[in-house]
Amino acid sequence: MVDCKWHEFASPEALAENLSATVAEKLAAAVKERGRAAIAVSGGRTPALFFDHLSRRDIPWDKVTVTLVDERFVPADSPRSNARLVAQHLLQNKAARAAFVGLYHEAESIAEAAEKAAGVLAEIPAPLDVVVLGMGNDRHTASFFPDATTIETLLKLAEGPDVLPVSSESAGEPRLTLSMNRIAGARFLALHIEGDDKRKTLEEALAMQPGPDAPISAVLAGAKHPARIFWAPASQT
Ligand SMILES: O=C1O[C@H](COP(=O)(O)O)[C@@H](O)[C@H](O)[C@H]1O
Repeated sequence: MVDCKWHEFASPEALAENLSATVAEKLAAAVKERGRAAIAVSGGRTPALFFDHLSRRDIPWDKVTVTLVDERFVPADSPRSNARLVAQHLLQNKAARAAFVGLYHEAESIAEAAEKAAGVLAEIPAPLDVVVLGMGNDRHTASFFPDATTIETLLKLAEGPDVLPVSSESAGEPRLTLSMNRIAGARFLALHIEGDDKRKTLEEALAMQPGPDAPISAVLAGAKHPARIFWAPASQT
């Protein structure tokens, strides 16, 4: 049985308000205790409103590093770039003072890009203070896709590089993902999902054996501190 706590909200707006307050509090506490804070966030469509809210929170952003849970192997000006989403919605307002460390690097191959990203990520102290995950309806989280050629390895909690290359037919393009170790080791791990379809997907995944067919369950089961799930119905607009 995976140990996690559900937080349900009446709307995406109410969820964004609460999740941004919770995350801001964790980041501010980390700065107070250790002088710096680091957060890894997800891409896709879901987090934009949460990012807008978080960007307006009054915390010492100049002491915060923002990075990504995963990235598509596309440059930052691509509409598919998770870094672009973060630049447009999170690194704005008060959060414009935060440092950003992306995962995409120009390289001949995805393996070389991952190696470059891992070198930069290694400079962010472990554990990360906050990780906010998303999830797809195929039960992937970060870029741990069930059909990734290396999914068994990706889901291992073993020591290794902080960023790994991912090849998955369903993913659309090659990917870069933070390691299981970095994600599951976070001091505060949240999963942000919206809509009845994602809720059903998650409930089904949690009833499955954590592993390649249900990467989200594997991550939640491996979490050092029980993950918190933030859910709201899908937006009406
Ligand atoms: O491909 C990705 O998808 C998931 C879920 O995205 P959403 O659009 O359904 O919210 C996301 O968590 C991940 O970071 C992203 O790269």
